[in-house]
Amino acid sequence: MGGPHHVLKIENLHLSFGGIKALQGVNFEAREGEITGVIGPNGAGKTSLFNSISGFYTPDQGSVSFEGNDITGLSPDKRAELGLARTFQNIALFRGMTVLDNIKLGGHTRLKTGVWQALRYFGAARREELELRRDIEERVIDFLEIDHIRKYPITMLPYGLQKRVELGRALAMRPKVLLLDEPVAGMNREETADMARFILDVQDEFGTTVLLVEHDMHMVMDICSQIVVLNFGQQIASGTPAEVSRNDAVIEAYLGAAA
Ligand SMILES: Nc1ncnc2c1ncn2[C@@H]1O[C@H](COP(=O)(O)OP(=O)(O)OP(=O)(O)O)[C@@H](O)[C@H]1O
Repeated sequence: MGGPHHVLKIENLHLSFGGIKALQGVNFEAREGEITGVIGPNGAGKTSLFNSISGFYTPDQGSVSFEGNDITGLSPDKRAELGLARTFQNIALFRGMTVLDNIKLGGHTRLKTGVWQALRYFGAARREELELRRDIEERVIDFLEIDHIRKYPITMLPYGLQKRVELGRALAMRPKVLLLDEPVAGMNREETADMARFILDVQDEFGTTVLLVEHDMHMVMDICSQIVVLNFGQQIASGTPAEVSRNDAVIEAYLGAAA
């Protein structure tokens, strides 16, 4: 058997906004079942990269491949159907709805995929489909330890729990690749530690490949097996946490940003 294979491959990605070069040749591969982190100072291009991967931005050059297929031209919806789910930096839940209903919406997003179409085709389908969805919803709720708040509207929850529900909604889509946009931004220490543990456990529980963008360097170093570092749109380093943290260009970029 070879090593883990690549579910998501980013090749030579370029993106500019007018004169601003947000991405200038980004290249990396997210390995199956692993956690890859993208870091970089403010304005480095992390959000641009994320939006290019999830389909909200179209790159000027380069490609995004998912399971060996070029998906650079596909809409965000199509990518979601294929199994690419994301969370947002600013939580994008339906605030008036309950935790459970938000998680159900995640499951609904993938209804149109091949498996579901096939199921529906074979008649008995609807009930089976609902059972399968309920099953995954329950697994997600159980996994994230949010059973006690399933009937609560989002507005009643503290921030850390809202972020956890957002993770739940993405997981309910049964993604192959989960993109997390600053999953611990704005969290206190305890909330951060909880979230880090859930992200680590996602692989074991659901076998999901994770790609995350995050400012919290400690958290990224702790849980990622591979880290990609951007600075002014350029990829200045990639490697294990140990490799990246002793890389001169990385140290300089962060010292420069702090100065
Ligand atoms: N929609 C846009 N229109 C114009 N310029 C943009 C747009 N989005 C990003 N930029 C510019 O592209 C560059 C990269 O921004 P991006 O938001 O991708 O960086 P980032 O690493 O996510 O930053 P932060 O850590 O502050 O979120 C910046 O110079 C930014 O001002």
